[in-house]
Amino acid sequence: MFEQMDSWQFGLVDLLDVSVVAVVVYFFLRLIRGTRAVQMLIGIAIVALTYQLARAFGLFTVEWMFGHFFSAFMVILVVLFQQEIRRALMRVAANPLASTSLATDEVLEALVESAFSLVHRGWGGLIVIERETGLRHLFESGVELDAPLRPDIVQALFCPDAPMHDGAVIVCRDAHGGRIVAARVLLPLAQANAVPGDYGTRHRAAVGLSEETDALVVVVSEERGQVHLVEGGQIGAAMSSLEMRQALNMKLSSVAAAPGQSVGKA
Ligand SMILES: Nc1ncnc2c1ncn2[C@@H]1O[C@H](COP(=O)(O)OP(=O)(O)OP(=O)(O)O)[C@@H](O)[C@H]1O
Repeated sequence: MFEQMDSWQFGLVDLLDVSVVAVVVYFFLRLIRGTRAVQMLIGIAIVALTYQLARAFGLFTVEWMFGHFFSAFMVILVVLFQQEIRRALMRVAANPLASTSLATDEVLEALVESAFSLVHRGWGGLIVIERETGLRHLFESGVELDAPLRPDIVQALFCPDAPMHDGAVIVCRDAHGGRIVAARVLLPLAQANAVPGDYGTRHRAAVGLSEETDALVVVVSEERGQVHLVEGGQIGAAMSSLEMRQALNMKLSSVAAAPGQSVGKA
């Protein structure tokens, strides 16, 4: 087959080859930008440079030591970057045809009203808005539901006396807008150092999920009486109801940001 290819066809194949690599490198760098993976990558680059210098100067023991390090390189890479690899695969597996638009007036209103009604009552809450990445696997840790997204239902779920007030509520899109599909759901926790020290586990759980998926998380802080949006592993600034409505409108009508990437403060 290759003998029949003209030189211009080879040129096209090379171009395709280089383009695919460029796209993969671009998405990888976008994925790890601002994460601890950048430091690990720098560490690996320093080790690789030391190895090359040891070879060039004939430092046998150093070369032997680093040579063994690199022989297990693939395993080390997978262990170091397991979180980034998981995120990347989730992005690849996400359904690009799925509409991300949950930004109907009713849904925006219900989310804003729900969050601020919790603030007014001095209650905490965690509302996860599913986007392209499916969250069904999380339902097992909680209770599957099928309820309309309404402030009174959200209040009933997060009322401190209610049996299901712990954990998160998950909201999905459906033909009529948004529905609550699970409650009392446990989210994966982010590393303690990924969240400022004055935030507790509710915020860590929001950051943890948003690092792994493209979900948008509304956190209502019981202690501070504030509402924050968490996306791409970043906690946005505390918001007023108007700011929350505008931020939700923007984030839910546009294509979701890559997990692990800040899309600016809410
Ligand atoms: N892994 C988790 N997934 C979902 N929710 C969680 C998880 N861990 C803790 N929570 C929720 O967070 C609540 C405790 O929040 P905590 O006070 O520690 O956090 P916080 O970030 O300081 O929030 P707040 O400002 O509301 O006090 C728990 O009652 C529970 O509802």
